Amino acid sequence: MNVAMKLMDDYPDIVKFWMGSKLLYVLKNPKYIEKVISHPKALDKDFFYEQLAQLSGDGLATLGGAKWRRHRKLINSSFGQKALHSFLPIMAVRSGDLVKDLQNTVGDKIAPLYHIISRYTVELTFQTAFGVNMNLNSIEGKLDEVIDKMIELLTERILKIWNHLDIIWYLSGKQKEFQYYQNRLREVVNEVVKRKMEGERSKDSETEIEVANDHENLPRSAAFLDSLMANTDLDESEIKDEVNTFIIAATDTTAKALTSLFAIFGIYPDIQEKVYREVIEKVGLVGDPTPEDLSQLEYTERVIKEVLRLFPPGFMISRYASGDIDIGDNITVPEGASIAIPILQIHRSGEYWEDPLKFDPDRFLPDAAKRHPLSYLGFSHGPRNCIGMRYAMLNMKLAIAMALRRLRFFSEYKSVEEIEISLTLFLKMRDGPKVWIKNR
Ligand code: HEM
Repeated sequence: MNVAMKLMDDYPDIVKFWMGSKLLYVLKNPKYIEKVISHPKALDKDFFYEQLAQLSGDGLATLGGAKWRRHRKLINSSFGQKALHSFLPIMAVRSGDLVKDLQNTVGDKIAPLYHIISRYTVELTFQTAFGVNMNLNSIEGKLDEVIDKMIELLTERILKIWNHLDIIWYLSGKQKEFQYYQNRLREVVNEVVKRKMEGERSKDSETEIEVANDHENLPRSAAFLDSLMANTDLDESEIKDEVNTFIIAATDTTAKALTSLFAIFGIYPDIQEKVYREVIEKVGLVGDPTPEDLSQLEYTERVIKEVLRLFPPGFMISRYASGDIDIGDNITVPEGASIAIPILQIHRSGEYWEDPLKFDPDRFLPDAAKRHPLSYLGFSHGPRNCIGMRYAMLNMKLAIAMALRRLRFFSEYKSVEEIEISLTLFLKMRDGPKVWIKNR
């Protein structure tokens, strides 16, 4: 494991330190996190998110105060059950394509799993959340690479303290490089919003983005972008920032989670077989899974949760205290301080999880040993939890069901302990998932 993580493992429940002029509290104990996570004075994001906004735009994930509340209320309705189920036919077609792409790599060699999956999540997000198609051979089709590069550069800026000085960052040429990728991402965002505003097909367009659903014989889905645009409260730049935010929040997180899932299947063939058997029993060998089928995949859901416990893509979150916050035990986090919640540390802590590195999906059985509800934060918790949680779960269950019906996954890793992780903006496996694939 990464050295910084090892050090943090030995941290007590609360660590308080100054980072330059900023006071930071790191809270590890769920009883303190419970006091903070839904507190009205801890709903704003702190200075780390100012950096993140360079990547994601000023959207839901980085906004604070009244603006965040307004956007969250508006967007919430687009992620209700009805809207999600309307995405399912598109998800089924695209996950079928994902399986074909995976089948093309079948053999004894390590498959480029993350690359294939991240293209899938980018394409799916465009089709479902935005209601537009994108051509995977166009520049925009390489969006996964653009995002990857931006995350890498941003992590370098945040984690290496000397890069906080603008002069060093600019002189190193990294800002220029970051701006190049930022412009490419903005071009895509602008084009998506333009096409939606025109509401027309654009088969000949240079950027090869077209309004979806006209193009394919799929039922109309309630794209979240449609509801944003129907709302006259939001101006064009706010809409663009939300599109940018959803590209970042929806694609790489899910791609990293699915990649970890398939690696875990490779390590634990018995768990893979148990999921396969559940899929065959509840979904069947052919045909598109229905929402009801997917809701019956209970063991699969526990496996996903256990993967997100050990490999949470969002491994750390933080908040800004906009007033004094009493967290119990006579401790007050003062106004102006930042509060960091090290999700990975909590998920892998022996204080809150028995035998924490053991992969055991049954920890999530309803009658499993009692644990603090905030010892699991895969999608965070409270009013600022992940708005895409149900979308992500639906998508992951579907992708797993479609893939396991045809394929078997194998991994060079033998245990969770063996997997080195790397903490950029999102958690990933340092040397890749080391997975190869065979037909069933
Ligand atoms: C496995 C996949 C995913 C994981 C593990 C994940 C995890 C998280 C976590 C931990 C947060 C809290 C971040 C923070 O407080 O800083 C979050 C927030 C968020 N997520 Fe996700 N996410 C996933 C997929 C998605 C998807 C598919 C979408 C959109 C369709 C999405 C949209 C968002 C947004 C917009 C926020 C900010 C919410 C707010 O601050 O009000 N996420 N996610």
